[in-house]
Amino acid sequence: MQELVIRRPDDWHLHLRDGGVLRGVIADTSRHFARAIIMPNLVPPVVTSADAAAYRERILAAIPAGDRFEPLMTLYLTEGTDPADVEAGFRSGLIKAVKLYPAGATTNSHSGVRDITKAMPVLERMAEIGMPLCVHGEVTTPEVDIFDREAAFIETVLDPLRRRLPDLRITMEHVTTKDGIDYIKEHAANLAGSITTHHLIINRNAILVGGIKPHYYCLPVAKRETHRLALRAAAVSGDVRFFLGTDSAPHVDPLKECACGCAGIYTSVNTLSCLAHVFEEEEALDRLEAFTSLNGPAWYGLPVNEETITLRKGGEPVRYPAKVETDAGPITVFDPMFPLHWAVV
Ligand SMILES: NC(=O)N[C@@H](CC(=O)O)C(=O)O
Ligand SMILES: [Zn+2]
Ligand SMILES: [Zn+2]
Repeated sequence: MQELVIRRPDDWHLHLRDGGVLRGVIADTSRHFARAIIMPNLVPPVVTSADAAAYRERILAAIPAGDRFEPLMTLYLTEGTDPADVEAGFRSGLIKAVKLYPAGATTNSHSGVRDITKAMPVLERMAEIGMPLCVHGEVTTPEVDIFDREAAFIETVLDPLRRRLPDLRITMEHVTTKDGIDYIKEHAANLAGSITTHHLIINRNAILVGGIKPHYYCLPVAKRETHRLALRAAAVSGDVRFFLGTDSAPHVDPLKECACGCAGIYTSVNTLSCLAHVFEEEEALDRLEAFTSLNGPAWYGLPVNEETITLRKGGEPVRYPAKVETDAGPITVFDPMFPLHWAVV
């Protein structure tokens, strides 16, 4: 029997949705995680501080009694976002970051940014006040192949933005390529990257080999194996600029299993079991805590959690539900395609 005690983790990129889905999924995060950066891509999106305050109340109301969980709110950047509202939300402590969705890049991104120059007043203000920008780093140009969209974003959007606003602190969310990892490693200042659980485990074969597998489809889409290996190396390296953002993104099954299925993988249920498995395979269990519990707070300027959790490795595979039932419908849980032996005690 092996045991590992780590500080209670945080999730630096999480979709909780709203209504029946929110009520159905929140316990899967609040059970193990102390805090999470909550994505604002609701319909309609969380655009103003007032929207975020109201959404935060709905989240707090859904947390099971006895769980201590703090939602860290973000604002969805639009071309009409008011810099004064962003600054007021940040200074009050309510808003931790602003999220940039290039319009059309991913789920519920149609209200996002088409022309980044229109968002410059907000971005300039954020650079001044030290407020982080979280980016979904993919271009939407139809000519660019979907597997190249992250690399193209780095070259055509991220790098120019960083040159124009070197003081802006940017989290490159859900990095999926070696290009992204290398870019972050080469540019130390004001740049960090979150890495999901599933991108450490699957490559694009999971989506396409042996039939089309909608439950492995997410954005940015999983890339080829070389990229997965680069993500794993970064995650287990202990490098402070890389930390966990699960991007756990629940969609009810009918919206995944159809002719035009939604992007998103639901990993909250078994994320920590999966991560312990990955870190053990990489002989890096001693660096799991840095990835899940230390590097993220350092980047966001928050204290680390004082509580701990214990992970235990047993002989029998961990049992977890294949689906979570919610008032809005069933949601399929990420299947890593190998048995998990690490469980949170
Ligand atoms: N990751 C996804 O595939 N989907 C996310 C959006 C996102 O994070 O891009 C979602 O909201 O469903
Ligand atoms: Zn995204
Ligand atoms: Zn996401």
